[in-house]
Amino acid sequence: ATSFIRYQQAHQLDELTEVVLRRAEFAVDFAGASLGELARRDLADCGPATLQAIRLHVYQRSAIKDVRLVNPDGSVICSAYSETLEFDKGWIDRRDMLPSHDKNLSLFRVEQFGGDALGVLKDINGNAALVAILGVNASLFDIMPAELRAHSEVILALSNGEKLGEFLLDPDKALQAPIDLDKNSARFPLHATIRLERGILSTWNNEAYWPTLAVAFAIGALFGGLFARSRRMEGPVADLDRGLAANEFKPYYQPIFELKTGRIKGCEVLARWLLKDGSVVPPMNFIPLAESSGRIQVMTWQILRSALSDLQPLLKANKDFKLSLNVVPKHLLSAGFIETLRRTVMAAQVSARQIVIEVTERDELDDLARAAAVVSELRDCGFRVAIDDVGVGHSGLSRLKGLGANTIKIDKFFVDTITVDASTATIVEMLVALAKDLQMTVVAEGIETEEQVRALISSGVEEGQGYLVSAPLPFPRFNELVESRCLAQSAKLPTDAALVA
Ligand SMILES: Nc1nc2c(ncn2[C@@H]2O[C@@H]3COP(=O)(O)O[C@H]4[C@@H](O)[C@H](n5cnc6c(=O)[nH]c(N)nc65)O[C@@H]4COP(=O)(O)O[C@H]3[C@H]2O)c(=O)[nH]1
Repeated sequence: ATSFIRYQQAHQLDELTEVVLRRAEFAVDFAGASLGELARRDLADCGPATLQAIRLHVYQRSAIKDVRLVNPDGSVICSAYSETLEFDKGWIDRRDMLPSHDKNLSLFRVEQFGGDALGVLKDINGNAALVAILGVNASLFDIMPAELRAHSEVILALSNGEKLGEFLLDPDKALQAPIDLDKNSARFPLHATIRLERGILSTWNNEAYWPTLAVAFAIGALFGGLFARSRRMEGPVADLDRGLAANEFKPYYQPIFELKTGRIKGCEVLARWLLKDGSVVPPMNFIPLAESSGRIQVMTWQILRSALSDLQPLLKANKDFKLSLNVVPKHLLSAGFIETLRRTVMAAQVSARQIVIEVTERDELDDLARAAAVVSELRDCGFRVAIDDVGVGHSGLSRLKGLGANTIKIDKFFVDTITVDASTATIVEMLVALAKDLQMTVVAEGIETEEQVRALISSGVEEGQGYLVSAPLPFPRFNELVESRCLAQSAKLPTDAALVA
């Protein structure tokens, strides 16, 4: 704001200096024109009639104080008002007069008692010239605005520095820490100066200070915002956004199989971030950030759409095949979740009964009543709901019961220990009993060995997933796996669970 106001002040002072010059140039033009007119009237001698005519001419033009006829060397022959010659303190030689762009006009200072004047000489013929004597002080007194007048001085001088006139309200009072603004005339050897006390600038024309400060503040805030945004564009969230825009989040598929037969009954969709350099980022490196930055919803819908488009033929051909999708609790409970899910699944022409929404039990489902209502509505629409990572989460068995899901997924932790720890087998049996009681199915996660399969079967678990059959696979490889299993089954080949990846 201060800079802006200083800029405006400098601009105004520059214009005032320009006015000083323009007035002086105008006076010189006027003098030149007047002398030209006298020359045309052949008033170039010192006869009484001529002087009378010139006096009338001068009288009619208040800016001109006197007109004198001079020799080519500049010395005075006569003056319209001869008595004014007594006021002269000096008269310079023609050679010291300053030429101007108009070759016929020369300018010089006329030193007089009571104040200097500007002399304008115009050649009229080879024998004589005319000089108009102009008082310039009268053109300077009203230049400065009233509030600056007591703190400033206006000076008009010749380009050689000789002062022609000045306005200073109180000549006895020196200006405090003055600054000068100078300007030269392009047409005449004239120089204008405005001299001003520096301190007065802090109060002059400051009305715009607060509005300008507000505008400066707003612009600052705008640039601050843009800067912060550009910084955000460089962070990990910006990377997520770029990945989402470039559709880099892809579904991988892990088969869910029947433990006794190895038959693939469905799959879990697991997100992977496929970077341009070919590297694959695992979900734990981006799902938490996607969740905390609010990008998880867009990401989930992007992955579901891709999965539906990949699996649509398989889902249509095999109505028992199920697709399981991970959904974070916050997303599940958000407004419009079920509606968007329905529209997305319908658009893919897939039956809702083939879609399983997996909600992790790791994060507490704070509002159990609301979660149960959403689960119930999902089930009314035909969708199935699974509770993921059961056994390691926050909820007790009573909360599991209250949620009303179709499936519980037993965490890998139990599968890892079921063959080595008898108490694990007991917990798994309890979970299976509870699930049966609630008409829920059970899927065991992270099965890596045949031994684990046998232990799970004897605890009553019917379905599972794990590296024993396959790690999560990109669609083409998953499709190959499913097709090869189907072929094997139709040929009644043994369907031993075999590590695929
Ligand atoms: N060591 C071992 N691991 C096995 C075995 N079988 C399966 N797994 C891994 O266990 C995880 C099972 O998924 P989850 O419990 O839903 O756990 C998932 C899920 O909570 C989350 N996640 C993955 N994709 C998505 C998604 O699209 N949306 C959301 N909200 N979460 C997702 O990230 C978690 C980790 O996913 P992944 O890294 O793919 O890890 C997967 C899978 O690759 C096995 O035999 N051995």
